[in-house]
Amino acid sequence: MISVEEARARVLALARPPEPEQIALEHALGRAMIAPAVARLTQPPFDAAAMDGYALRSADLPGPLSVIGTAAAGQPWQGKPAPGTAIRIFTGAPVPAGYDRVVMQEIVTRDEDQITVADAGQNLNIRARGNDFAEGHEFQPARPLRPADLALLAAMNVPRLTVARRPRIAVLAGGDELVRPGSDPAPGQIISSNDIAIAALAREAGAEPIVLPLARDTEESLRDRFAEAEGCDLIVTIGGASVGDHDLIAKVAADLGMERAFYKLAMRPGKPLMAGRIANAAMLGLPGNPVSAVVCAKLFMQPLIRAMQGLPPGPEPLQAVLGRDLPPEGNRQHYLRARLSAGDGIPVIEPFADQDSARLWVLAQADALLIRPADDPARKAGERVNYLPLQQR
Ligand SMILES: Nc1nc2c(c(=O)[nH]1)N[C@H]1C(S)=C(S)[C@@H](COP(=O)(O)OP(=O)(O)OC[C@H]3O[C@@H](n4cnc5c(N)ncnc54)[C@H](O)[C@@H]3O)O[C@H]1N2
Ligand code: MOO
Repeated sequence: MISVEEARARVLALARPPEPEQIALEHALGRAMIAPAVARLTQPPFDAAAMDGYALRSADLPGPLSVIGTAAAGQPWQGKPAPGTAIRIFTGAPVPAGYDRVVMQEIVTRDEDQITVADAGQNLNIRARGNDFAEGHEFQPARPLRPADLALLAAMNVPRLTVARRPRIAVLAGGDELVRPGSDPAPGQIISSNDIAIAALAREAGAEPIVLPLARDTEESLRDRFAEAEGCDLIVTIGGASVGDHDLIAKVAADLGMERAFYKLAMRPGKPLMAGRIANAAMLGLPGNPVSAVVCAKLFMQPLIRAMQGLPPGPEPLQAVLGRDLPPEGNRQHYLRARLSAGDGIPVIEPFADQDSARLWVLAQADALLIRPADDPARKAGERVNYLPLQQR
């Protein structure tokens, strides 16, 4: 069996280069830029007042000075500067040429059109032209766009962006035992929960998921579903990946001409993961156990979806301190559902006692996956270990 690292490299190699798409700025949240945006102006475009108060010349301090005009945001003062004068000015207004500082109105005493300044201090209260960015500066973060990025791009006067087209993901769950949430399960039936989670994980990573109708445990039913996935960039199957008589995914995928990148890896949970390409689509065959499916999707599907958008696969493991002793590990790299708590500069991590890969309740309590390498020896509380966060903290 190959290692998790080797499997990850082979999965990432399934990504085709991202396809460009032009979109309006207001639709760009969460999207991946694949061409730089170029600032069409300099910001601020002029020396701007950072406070409400008076523009004046430092040499004239402490006054008295006569106020000879007003400058407001959007309404520059156009007069002629002179020694011994001040301009009433408001935040965001261009500082008129000939004046070198702005004093806050709180430290100014005004009597009619005369002002005196108590103690102007060091701060000139002027935002210099171009102190944020200059015309021609390029912006292309290597991560999905955040709300503040949209503000920056707007300030750069860039109304349209070139982003990666969202990868289309077909999510295919199968099994004779499965029915949809809200139905009345007959004896032996359970609710299909995995496809909901996998579609959500796909969306979280920037993809557009399509949840296909549930497949039955027949080759024909699976072939029909694969046909419905036509045109998708990635097909993610759930279940039927193992060795049982009803585990048909490998057979049907092979019949459809799947080029296999690997099947099975030294990982727990998630051993029966399958990856490859079928025609124009990448394919991931996730194991059916709900926790295994989610862990595999986090470790392989989300990085693949990011790579399809030209983004770094991320996230890298973080460090924590073990909250309790752990026994030696088996021969597969283990991702243990765990809980984090605040520690002394570094979080403390404690895995749950029950690591059954069918227990969604435990997964819902977990906020991290503690990573133990294959054949890791016994560990003591206080030792440092790696983990992957399960949620944004
Ligand atoms: N003899 C062996 N048996 C098993 C092995 C093995 O190596 N030898 N591996 C085990 C491991 S590890 C896993 S993980 C599972 C994975 O099996 P499959 O991918 O074939 O999954 P299924 O058999 O179809 O289902 C397993 C389990 O998960 C439930 N399931 C499936 N789909 C869904 C869904 N959409 N929503 C909720 N739950 C789902 C299914 O009912 C089963 O309970 O195999 C072990 N067996
Ligand atoms: O992937 Mo399986 O969960 O190791 O039980």
